[in-house]
Amino acid sequence: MNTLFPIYVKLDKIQVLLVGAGPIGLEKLQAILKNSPEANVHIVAEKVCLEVEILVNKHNRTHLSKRSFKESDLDKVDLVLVASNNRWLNAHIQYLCRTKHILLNVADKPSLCDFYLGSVVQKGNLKIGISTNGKSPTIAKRLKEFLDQLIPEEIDETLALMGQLRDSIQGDFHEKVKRLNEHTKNILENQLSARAKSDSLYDS
Ligand SMILES: C[C@@]1(CC(=O)O)c2cc3[nH]c(cc4nc(cc5[nH]c(cc(n2)[C@H]1CCC(=O)O)[C@@](C)(CC(=O)O)[C@@H]5CCC(=O)O)C(CC(=O)O)=C4CCC(=O)O)c(CCC(=O)O)c3CC(=O)O
Ligand SMILES: NC(=O)C1=CN([C@@H]2O[C@H](COP(=O)(O)OP(=O)(O)OC[C@H]3O[C@@H](n4cnc5c(N)ncnc54)[C@H](O)[C@@H]3O)[C@@H](O)[C@H]2O)C=CC1
Repeated sequence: MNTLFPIYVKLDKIQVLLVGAGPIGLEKLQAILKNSPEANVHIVAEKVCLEVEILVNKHNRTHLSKRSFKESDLDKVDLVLVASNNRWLNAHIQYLCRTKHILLNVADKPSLCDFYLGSVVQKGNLKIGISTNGKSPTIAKRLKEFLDQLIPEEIDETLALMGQLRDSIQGDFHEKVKRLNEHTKNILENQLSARAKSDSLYDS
């Protein structure tokens, strides 16, 4: 059983610290900015790869300190990601975060993590996070690719229309829920079968 609790976090409202800016630090920064371009991210690393510098220059709410980590880097920080090659540093940051009640992810070190990153399927406003409970990130990646192909792009239009409908329905809460449920009963089946039809036309 996977007992992890999934949440979707507003990174523009909190402060993130990323320690390490090698290839793995870059992957974490890309994951953050792809989902949340307005994320507040402070990156601390002794050595910084060029791609991280480029990303930092493109996003005005990210900034970089090219130096060693120090304890005060955790001041006013809500969430920490570590992508360092230094076992002592990883353990030290874990100790500090635990003491200060800051949530921590150490790349590829599940035993040090309070939370894991997931694989993410994104279609406009729709976002699906996938976790395999740390058993197989590769399967998470494959499932992401599968769902990305399966779910039609039109789902975003549907979400926009549903948003309008939701705002326009009057009546009490239960009546509203009932109408929204009726309206959406067959919506996915319809979209998927329309997609299957157009795919088979395309194939033949
Ligand atoms: C526990 C977790 C902690 C965390 O890092 O958050 C973790 C741990 C580890 N990953 C390892 C390896 C790989 N990780 C990936 C890919 C991803 N890993 C991600 C998350 C997580 N990885 C968390 C659990 C997520 C879950 O529950 O499913 C994804 C989803 C999100 C992200 O990281 O952005 C991202 C998908 C990107 C996408 O969607 O495209 C690939 C595949 C690839 O890159 O192609 C490989 C190589 C192949 C392999 O090993 O499977 C190793 C061994 C390291 C070693 O051998 O040294 C460990 C350590 C261990 O398991 O002990
Ligand atoms: N590169 C890979 O393919 C994989 C790497 N990993 C693990 O992920 C971690 C990071 O990997 P890479 O990015 O490749 O490593 P890297 O060695 O390229 O980068 C490490 C980063 O941590 C920084 N750092 C180290 N000590 C620091 C300190 N005291 N203060 C501030 N910054 C400090 C370095 O300056 C650098 O920016 C390692 O633990 C590695 O074992 C795991 C799986 C695959």
